Formats: sequence, C-alpha cells, structure tokens
Amino acid sequence: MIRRLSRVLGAPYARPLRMHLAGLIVYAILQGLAFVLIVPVLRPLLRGDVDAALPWVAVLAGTVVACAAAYWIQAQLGYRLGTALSQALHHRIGDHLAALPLGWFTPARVGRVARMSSTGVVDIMGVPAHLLAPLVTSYVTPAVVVFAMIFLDWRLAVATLVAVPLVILVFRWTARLFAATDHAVDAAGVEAANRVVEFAQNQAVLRAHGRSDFDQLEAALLEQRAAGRKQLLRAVPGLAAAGLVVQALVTIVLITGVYLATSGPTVDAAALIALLVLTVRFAEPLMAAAELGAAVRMAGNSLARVDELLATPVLPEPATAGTFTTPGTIELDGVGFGYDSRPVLRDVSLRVPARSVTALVGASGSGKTTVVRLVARFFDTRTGVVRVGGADVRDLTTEQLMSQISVVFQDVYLFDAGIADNIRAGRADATDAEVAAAAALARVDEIADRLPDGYDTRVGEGGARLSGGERQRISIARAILKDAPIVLLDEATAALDQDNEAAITAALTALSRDRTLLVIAHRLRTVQSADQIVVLADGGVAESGTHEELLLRNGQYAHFWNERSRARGWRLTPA
Ligand SMILES: Nc1ncnc2c1ncn2[C@@H]1O[C@H](COP(=O)(O)OP(=O)(O)OP(=O)(O)O)[C@@H](O)[C@H]1O
Repeated sequence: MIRRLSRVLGAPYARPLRMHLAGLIVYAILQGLAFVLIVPVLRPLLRGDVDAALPWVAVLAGTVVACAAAYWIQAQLGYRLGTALSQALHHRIGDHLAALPLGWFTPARVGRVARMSSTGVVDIMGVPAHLLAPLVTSYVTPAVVVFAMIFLDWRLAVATLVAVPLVILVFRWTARLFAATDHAVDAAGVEAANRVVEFAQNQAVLRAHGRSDFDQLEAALLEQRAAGRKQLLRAVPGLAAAGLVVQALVTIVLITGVYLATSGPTVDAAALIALLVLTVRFAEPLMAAAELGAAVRMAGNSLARVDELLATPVLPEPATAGTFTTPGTIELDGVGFGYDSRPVLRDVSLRVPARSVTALVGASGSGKTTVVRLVARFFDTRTGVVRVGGADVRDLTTEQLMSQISVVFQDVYLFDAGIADNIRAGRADATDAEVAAAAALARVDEIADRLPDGYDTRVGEGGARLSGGERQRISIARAILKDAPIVLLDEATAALDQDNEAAITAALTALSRDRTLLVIAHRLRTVQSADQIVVLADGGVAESGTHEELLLRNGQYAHFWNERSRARGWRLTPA
C-alpha cells in the first residue's frame, strides 16, 4: 500500500511516507521498551531495594517521555501527511482528467471519478492519518517485548512464541476471507452510488411517467446490502478465530507464569508482571488489527482505482507544436472509427474549405456527431487522418487545436456564474466591451436587459434559470468572443419559440461570418444554403454537393428531401 501510494504520488511524497512509517516504528519500539523497563524497575522493588530501582525509574520515565514525544510527532506527521496526500491525490486526478480524451467522459465514468475523489481519497488519507499507527503498534510493540523476554525469561518467551505462528496464520486466513469478498462489496458500492446519482438526475423522466421508484436503484441497494452481509458472514469465522487465538495467547502466558511461579521460586516475577501487563494491554488492539487490516485493504482498493485512472492513456501530445498550412480548413481522409468493436465510420473522406459552410446530414445514428467529435479530437481515429488547418490533429497540441475551434453543442453547459462571466469563458482576457459586443451579436443583450442584474445575473447550475434557446445564444456569444476560425455546430433539434428562433438564426449568421462552419444541420434553411452538403450513410459519405446539385443527382439526398420536407420529418425541421 505504502509502496503503491509512493508510486502514485511520485518522489516528493515517497520520502515523507517512509519517514512517517519509520517514525511509527520508532514510537512502537519505544512503547515496547517502556514495557520491558518495568522489569528492572520491579526487580529491586520486589526485593524491597528502592535505591536500586531509582535509576531504572529515571530511565523508564525518560523512555515514557520519549515515547510520548514520538507519539506526538508521528500523530502530527500522520495527520499532516494525510491532508497533503488528499491534496496531492486530487491534483494528480485533476491533472490526469485534464489530459484525457474528451470522449472518455461518459456519465458512468464521471460518477466513478466523483466517488473516487470524495470517499475514495478520504479512505486513502485515513491510512497515514489514523489507521497505520494502531496497526504498526499492535504488531511491533508486542514483538519488542517478546524479543526482550528471550533474555529475561526464555520460558515465558517460548510460551508466547508458540502462539505467534497461530496468530499469524489466523490473521492471514481472516485477511483472505475479507479479500475474497472485497471486490464484490466494492463493486456493489460503486454501482449503488452511480444509481443514486442517476435517480436524482432522472427525476423529471421518472415523475413524468408517474414513477417514484427506480428499479435499478432498488436492485443496486439490495445488491450492496447482500454483498455486505455475505462479506460479514464469510469473515465472521475468521474474526472469531482471531479473537479466540489472542485470548488463548493470554491464557497460555497466564498459565505458564502461574505454573512457573507455583512450581518453585524460579520465575522472574517482574518479567511475568511486564508480560501480563503487555498481554492484557494488547489483547484488544491485536484483535482489532484483523479488522483494521480490512480497512487498509479497502483503502488499497480505492488507491488501485486511482492508479487505474492514472494509467488510462491520455491523448498523446506532440513535443513540438505543429504548423497550420491551410488555416481554417477541415479535412477527413479515409477516416475509420468505432466506439467499440462495431465500426461507426468506415471510410469517411471530406474537405471543408476555409470560410465555407458544410452541412452534415444523414439518418439518426449515421455518425454525424462522431465526425464532429473526431475533428475536435474527442477521440483519435482508428484509420485515416483528420486535419485541421492542414495539420494532422495528432501533431497539434491541445492548446493549438482548441485555438482553431469553437464548439457549439446542443447540450450547452453554463457555469453557475453571471451571464458576462459565462460569455468570457470563451476568452478569459476579453475586455468588457468585447464581451458586450459578442453578446449583442448573439442577441444576448435582450436576455440581459430583462433580467434583474443584467449581465451579472447568475444563470443557476448548468444555466437552469434560462431556456434552452437562451443558453444556446450565450454559448454562441462565447464562440463569437473566442473568435476561432472554425466553428463546429450541432444545431438545436428542439422546436424554439419564434423570438428565440429568430435570435438564434441572427446569432448563427453573425458567428459564421468569415468563419468555417461544420454543422450538424437540422433546419431546412441551413441545409439549403450550405456551400456543401455531406450525406453520411453506412459509415461513409454517400454523396456530397450543393443543394441543387444533389437534387439534380436524384440520389439519397433528393429522396430524403422530397419525402421528409413534405412530411416535415427526417432530421430537418422547417425554418
Ligand atoms: N459514446 C458512445 N459510445 C458508444 N457508442 C456510441 C457513442 N456515441 C455514439 N455511439 C454510437 O455511434 C453511432 C453513431 O452515433 P452518432 O451520435 O455519431 O450519430 P448521429 O448521426 O449524430 O445521430 P443523431 O442524429 O441521432 O444524433 C450510433 O450507433 C451510436 O449508438
């Protein structure tokens, strides 16, 4: 666990972790020594020789003080280390998330990351903060006393040592019992947490269907309970046996001591008292050690999940920045891609010239969104090349690629901040005047005018206080402010009221002026007026051309157009 923690956090933390462990061992040894020192203190006292005991009392007092100091230092260190670890883990997770391909972020994974960075990190920081100390002392302190006992009274040492292999065996057995069900308990916990989030997020759908229950959550909670119960049932024999063996150890020491004391004056009474004090003092912690081991293993599981996340490959970044040979262009050349083994795109080639509008159309599931995601490098292609500004996107740094592209998707996410702050997310150093100009072009000024605090009105979490159309206008203002040469747009499918519709049309016209636009088009007007229409079907480009050219060709597009524009169906909504 410590080794893995050191590896995950890197060199700066490996040393403090090792130091903390060493400090704990020193503290445990000092504690053991304090027990052992009872012997030279008691020996003269039992003979009635107080003077001879005094120097040893001083040594004992010194050891106790040193022990208390060591305890204080290691407790401080452990707590500080725990807090620092939590911070470092959050940074490591955050840095890695920032470098992962955008396509990695599915809701289930986001749920897992949330759990990992909350309870998972708390579990992990608990190890140095408060689990390691009792675990180390419950093993090391008795070991020191038993070792010293070899020199004080070997028979008492033997009596203790016979039980040690048994203790070790039983503890390992208990650990194995816990470990066998750890994975199931853990997986059930993750599943239940994800389902709770899903339940909360889908309240609108559930209520619309008159449902207050959610079978999947119910099932996940039952599974979690069953997994916990199964673990307990399987581990109980081990825990009981551990308790029994520790009790047996105490009894063996007691019986041996009493036997030696009663069968003649051969036993060292002081050593016996020290050993008895130790066995009584450590019986309980030793029994608890089996359970503490389980908590440490749970933390180990959380750490393994963090490790797994950190091992998820990030998008490889080139060492040196690429060069744009044809700024503002997009090109897909023989692109093949699939989210899993099923190919979504087989061989897509298309070219979007600078400052032109290309409309992507095709049946639902034909891969329009996938094409746009590949241009923004949410994923890397399996075959073929995606070029932006003439450069292979894999040769561009994320910063370079993102400087070329603005993305306006349907599921616009706004931060719970003011309208102006949300627009400024497009370009952090924009002046107020620039923000206002972008807002005016995207007709956001109309929204700000009717809100109580104007541009400073907070939009609520995710922009909840605004309508879908209003959110999209803010996102268009963001893109206008960013002023990237290429705009990737997923046109809204939802029907908008007339005002919003007109405002968005005006905003999009402003956005596409002098820019390259690749749009997943749903409105007839957008498709009709595009410089180029690309029809996707069967994982490839079925046909491409202008509206007139494609109608003349009388192929798939003409067929769709005639059929669906009459029925106002397909994926095109009338302007
Ligand atoms: N994240 C994902 N994981 C797995 N499969 C996916 C994922 N996203 C899309 N797909 C699948 O890839 C195929 C193409 O989806 P895509 O969203 O690109 O189509 P689309 O043409 O944009 O569809 P629509 O018009 O309905 O939005 C679909 O079969 C879809 O189920």
